[in-house]
Amino acid sequence: MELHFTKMHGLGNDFVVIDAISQDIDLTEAFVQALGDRHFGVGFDQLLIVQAPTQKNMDFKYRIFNASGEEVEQCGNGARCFARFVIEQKLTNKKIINVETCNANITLELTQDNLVKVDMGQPVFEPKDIPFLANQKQSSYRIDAGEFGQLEINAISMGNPHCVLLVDDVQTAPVATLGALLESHPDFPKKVNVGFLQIIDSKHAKLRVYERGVGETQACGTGACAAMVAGVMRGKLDNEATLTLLGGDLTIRWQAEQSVIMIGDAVRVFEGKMKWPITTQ
Ligand SMILES: N[C@@H](CCC[C@H](N)C(=O)O)C(=O)O
Repeated sequence: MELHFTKMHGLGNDFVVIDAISQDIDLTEAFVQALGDRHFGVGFDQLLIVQAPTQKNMDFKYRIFNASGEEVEQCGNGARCFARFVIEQKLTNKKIINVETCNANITLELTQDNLVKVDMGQPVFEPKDIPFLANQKQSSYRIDAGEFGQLEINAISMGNPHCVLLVDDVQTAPVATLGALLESHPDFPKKVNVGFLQIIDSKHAKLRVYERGVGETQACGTGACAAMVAGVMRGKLDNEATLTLLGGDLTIRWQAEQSVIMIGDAVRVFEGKMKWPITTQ
């Protein structure tokens, strides 16, 4: 079988995008892991699957898989690439594209300066819906991080779970070690994405993210949305701010009781086709 795919990235968070409306694929964990292998496959942080919608008034269904193979609920950088993909492949001629994910609906739109604007929906704070183990909802929590001591964190869902902590300097933050420890912290039963947020001023912050199921990536869109929400809730960020990630900048807007709006770039790198299953001969 020949598999057609597109390699894309949003600020260096990289994706393989597959049109599964015109191609039949068997989305097993083994398939995702083999395609995601950077040495023996194509390689990506996430695999994005374009499907026909299942709900009325929706234009597409969008499925997301981490490189580790498991399906996840949301991906912000992926959402922008999804918009660029369906427009450039002429799968739609709509200006505003409504997309269903496994647990939410999001709206995508090209801006006049050729960036992509995404309405990511409202952040979720209810512990059981994140999921996060806590007796009651609080604006921030203290958790035990072993050798790193007690840490103050924000626990937020943007459809997928995020833990955000403030650091003095992202460059020296222990992203690999503390990120891995918190990713599998028992208080986050479905694991968690971990954001290290450094406030520069009320309109600008730096962020590094250790992603669940991947490790540190160049950027994480939902991580930037969750960090923005945490920064506003802690009184450190205005309602619009620039978040600088390793791979570039995102503009994020949020105020209480409202959707999070994210604006940033989405880039097609190349088109490819490969024989499937992968053989070594
Ligand atoms: N890179 C993403 C998030 C992808 C999913 C995440 N690793 C998870 O497991 O929830 C983004 O841009 O939001």
